[in-house]
Amino acid sequence: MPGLPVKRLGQTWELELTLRKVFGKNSFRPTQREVIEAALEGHDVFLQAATSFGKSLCFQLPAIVDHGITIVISPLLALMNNQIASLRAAGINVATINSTTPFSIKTAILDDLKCGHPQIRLLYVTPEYCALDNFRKHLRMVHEQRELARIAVDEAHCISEWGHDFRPSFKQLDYFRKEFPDVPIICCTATATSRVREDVISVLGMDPAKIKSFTMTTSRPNLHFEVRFKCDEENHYPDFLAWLRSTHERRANNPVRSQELTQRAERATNVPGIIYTLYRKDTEALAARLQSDGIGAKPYHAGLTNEQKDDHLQGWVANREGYDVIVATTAFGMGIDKENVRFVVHWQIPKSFEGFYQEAGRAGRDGKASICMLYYSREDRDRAALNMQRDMEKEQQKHQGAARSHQVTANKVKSLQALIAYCENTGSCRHKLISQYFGDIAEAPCEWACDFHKDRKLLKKRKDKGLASEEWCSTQRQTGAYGYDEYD
Ligand SMILES: Nc1ncnc2c1ncn2[C@@H]1O[C@H](COP(=O)(O)OP(=O)(O)OP(=O)(O)O)[C@@H](O)[C@H]1O
Repeated sequence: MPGLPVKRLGQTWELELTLRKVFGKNSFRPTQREVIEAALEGHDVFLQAATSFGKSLCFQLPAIVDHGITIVISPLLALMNNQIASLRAAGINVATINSTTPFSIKTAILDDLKCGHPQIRLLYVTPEYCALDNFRKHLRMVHEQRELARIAVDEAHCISEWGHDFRPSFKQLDYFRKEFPDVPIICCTATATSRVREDVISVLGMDPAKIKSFTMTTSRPNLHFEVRFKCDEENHYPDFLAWLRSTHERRANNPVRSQELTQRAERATNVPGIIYTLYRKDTEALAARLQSDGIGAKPYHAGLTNEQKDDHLQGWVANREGYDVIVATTAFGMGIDKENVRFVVHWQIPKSFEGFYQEAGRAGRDGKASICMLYYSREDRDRAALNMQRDMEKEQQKHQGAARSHQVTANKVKSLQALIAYCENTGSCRHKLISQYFGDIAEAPCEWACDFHKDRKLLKKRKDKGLASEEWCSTQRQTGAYGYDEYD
């Protein structure tokens, strides 16, 4: 019952009070309280909910009100750092051990664990760190004192996506259930098909019959989804620039909006957005081109120095002039929680449906209308297929044809094929196609929030006009026109 404290074995948790006092939020979003209660009652929990739903709160709040320490397994450093910064700002004793943690801090954290009664409420670690004997030894000490409260796995779909190939430590996360069978596990994800869900549950060694599963819609009704068609013959840069400039002009020329912006000391040109490209070199070139056209744009990729990455990210988060648009590889994605991102553009077709939807999910986290555009060409489609084929050949050589490797390959192919079908489709609502892919039960709402619903005839016309013909693409393929280009 909302408002009433939750009780278990003589314990009482003041959930609403903690929500207000520690997290500064007025009320729970629908279902958050139920998930938190299930976690506190000691169940294994599988939470699947849309990007920006507020999944982190579902393991952070129990960690604060409950006894003991919560180990949070998170795939990316940037993701951990974001969450840690906001928890620290709320005065919570939180820590992380990763490849960049200084030795003295690492020792202090391990000492805290060694005493068996840690003061740290949440400890963020990578799957790789969980595989280390020394860390496991410390966890056993905590567990012996009955202080290991729960294991939280954030972005749990990565277990399935990455665990079977380039980050095998994800697969070793079954250690927790084997070693600490009485410690509950909560896993969270925004993007998991039913196959990925089953895989995650099986890898973590959870009993599907006993899990409390919360599978909410993946739908984000405030996002406007649109596919823009292009071909190699015609550069799509002018199309994007014209769109962005028209957005700036609309803000500047609308007297009410313009007055609002002046009052809040905001710029008409501050329309924060992210452009995703597949290659590092493109991020630099595109950001430079936008800058030369007067758009505040900065690149972001794994090859930049930490100082550059921090500067670009911080400037963008703070809405600083010159930092309005981030042109990034997928190194910039999960965990980015800037509320006023008004657009996410995919400069080419991404590698997977899941990646596409995760990245698009950075837009509109304040609930306001925002646009997600994907520039699709059949030439890029063929390049993506070729790259995937080459990557898979390499993988299979590495694993010498193991059955698991074949399965992983098949899943990747299916995901890319589904994304291609999404792009080629001019006869269905985009929201519907997305929710079908993720197996949502409920119909995804769409109020003119996609190119199909906005103008289906125009959509078809744009596709016919914008794409290269299949005959042309087939000739290109046969003549070997597309080279292999390693993804960044
Ligand atoms: N009950 C609430 N009331 C208001 N804001 C909330 C509430 N719960 C969470 N939020 C805010 O919603 C935002 C998104 O939360 P969070 O980063 O946990 O999303 P997420 O579900 O993990 O999304 P993603 O999968 O995209 O990372 C955060 O800024 C968080 O502070």
